[in-house]
Amino acid sequence: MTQQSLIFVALDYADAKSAWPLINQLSPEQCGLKVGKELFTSAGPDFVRELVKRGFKVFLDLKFHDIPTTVNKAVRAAAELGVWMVNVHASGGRRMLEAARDAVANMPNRPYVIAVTVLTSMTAEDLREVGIDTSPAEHVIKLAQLTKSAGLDGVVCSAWEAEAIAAACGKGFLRVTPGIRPVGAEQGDQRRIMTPPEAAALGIEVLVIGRPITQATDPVAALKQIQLSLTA
Ligand SMILES: O=c1ccn([C@@H]2O[C@H](COP(=O)(O)O)[C@@H](O)[C@H]2O)c(=O)[nH]1
Repeated sequence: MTQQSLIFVALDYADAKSAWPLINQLSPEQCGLKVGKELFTSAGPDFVRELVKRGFKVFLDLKFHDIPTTVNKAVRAAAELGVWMVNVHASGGRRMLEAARDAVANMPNRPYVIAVTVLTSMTAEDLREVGIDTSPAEHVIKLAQLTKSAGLDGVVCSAWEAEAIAAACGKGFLRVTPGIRPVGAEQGDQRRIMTPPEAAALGIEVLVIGRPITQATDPVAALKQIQLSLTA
């Protein structure tokens, strides 16, 4: 893992046909690609294999959350696609997290396995409604520590919690942060957001950016602008 933040473009498109025009203008040196539930459901595993074949680091963001055996098999199936990173929900609990870890333990070139803490779209009020009375920050740290102790490689969190996670879980524990918004970009459904330069200044390993790039008039120019802002 380099010191500089890696950018993963969230390919939140309806289907492969809509995603290819952007992918065809990108190179594996420039960014990684995140494939989420919408695109995976419509484009399937062959699409992911093709991205891997083209040399892209692929983050398969399917956020598995199920009983341990099911998650173990799903993580293994994802890993066999050759992806760089796969994820589960930390709130599935220790045995589920360990099952995810064990799924790839003996694989050569295994993917990183990370866990979602508190979705970046959620506020303290959202948490209260699902029975969690602590702040997002406190709950994120609790889930990050659980994830670390279960032997996973890192977490999905918001950039707001990144420093506290480094303090609680140590260096080398990956922080993957969606909810990244350049100044002036629409917030949309995200709630715990930060600008790319602010997030990069915190040393966050992976910045996930979707709509500010994919919905720009010129997505490649938008990506380049963001990359430039990290070095300015
Ligand atoms: O807590 C989370 C976990 C995952 N995501 C995913 O990241 C991207 C963000 O896209 P934007 O368009 O930049 O908001 C999207 O695919 C989410 O499913 C997240 O946002 N928050």
